[in-house]
Amino acid sequence: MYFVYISGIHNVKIYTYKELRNATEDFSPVNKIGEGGFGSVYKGRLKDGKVAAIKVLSAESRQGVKEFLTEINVISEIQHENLVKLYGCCVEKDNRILVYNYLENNSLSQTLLGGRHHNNIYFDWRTRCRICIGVARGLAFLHEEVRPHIVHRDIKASNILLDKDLTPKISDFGLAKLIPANMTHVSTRVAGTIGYLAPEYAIGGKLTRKADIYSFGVLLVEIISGRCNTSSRLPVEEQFLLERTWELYERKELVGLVDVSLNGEFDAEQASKFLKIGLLCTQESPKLRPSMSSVVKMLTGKMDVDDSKITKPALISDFMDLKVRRSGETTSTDMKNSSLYNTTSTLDNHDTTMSSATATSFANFAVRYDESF
Ligand SMILES: Nc1ncnc2c1ncn2[C@@H]1O[C@H](COP(=O)(O)OP(=O)(O)OP(=O)(O)O)[C@@H](O)[C@H]1O
Repeated sequence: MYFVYISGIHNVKIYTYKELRNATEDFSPVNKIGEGGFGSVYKGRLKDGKVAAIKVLSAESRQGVKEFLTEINVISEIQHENLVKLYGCCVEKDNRILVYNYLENNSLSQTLLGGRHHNNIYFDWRTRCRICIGVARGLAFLHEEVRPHIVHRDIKASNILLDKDLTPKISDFGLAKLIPANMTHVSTRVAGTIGYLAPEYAIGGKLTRKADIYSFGVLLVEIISGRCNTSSRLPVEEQFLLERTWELYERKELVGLVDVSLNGEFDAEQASKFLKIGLLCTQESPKLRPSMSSVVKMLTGKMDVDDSKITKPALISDFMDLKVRRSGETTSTDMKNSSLYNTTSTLDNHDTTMSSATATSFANFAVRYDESF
């Protein structure tokens, strides 16, 4: 391990390919812990004894060494209790590998939302509140304290990792810029991501902090309810979490959404408040969504949640024509109103999947950085 000195780049740790190969036993499948849109992730022990998550970026991301290191330099300077720590990287030949602090308890999507058989972590009420507040703090930091501010673009349960104390850490921030412009990050679970996307971003390509705040709102409701934003296994009227939340809010029955696995052991007033914050964050008009620092204040009781301000969330189904075949095994969904959604996707009974044509058109839409809301 050594440090590189390219003008302006001073504190990036560079690992040799050999060290990372040794750490992962030649990138053995046994040590592979995940696969994402950016590439494969391996667990390995570094020479200094630290356990790391080693992310091998896919071959498409052949950025020049200098550009790559410039971005890495920016990311490695961003440190916060609720952000995954980047140790350094490897840039030998065509390899572009990122080395992160390894987090023992996997992601929220694999634990809290992954079903009981996936793990034996019990997320009690206090832990859930702590996780919501931690994620909010991490995102507020990226949005308001880092200069220039960072829009994460991909806030979702699989990007929230948990350490041994279940402290949440946001991963993958700053990575979007590492991928060349002609190769937009194609998530492996594009369809799973749809439910987190603010419509003005998904349909119009407008990327602002408000799009992250929408995704955070969806995540917040997922954490309290213990379910994914889209669950095709549930009865049709319950499949879309935000729709369900809005419906229960209008009936003044929000508490009915709280995860039944808590067996009633939760603070009902706080739960209802958190769900209302989720609704504030997912409102259709980006302007109405609160900033992340306000969200932190509301979650921690330092600011009141103004009920009268909540307007209907932007719902994905407003942009889709849901065609439900009750007799068959599948629910077919035609997406309309957008050139983005010009092919048909299929939601099956087990998982949400999408044709690769749709996934590609979805992932390749133009992104405009625009703070004009
Ligand atoms: N620092 C880490 N510590 C422990 N496990 C990690 C770490 N980083 C990634 N992982 C594991 O690797 C998996 C894949 O991560 P990655 O961020 O590449 O993709 P993703 O977020 O799951 O999907 P996508 O790329 O579609 O957003 C994660 O879900 C997690 O299980």
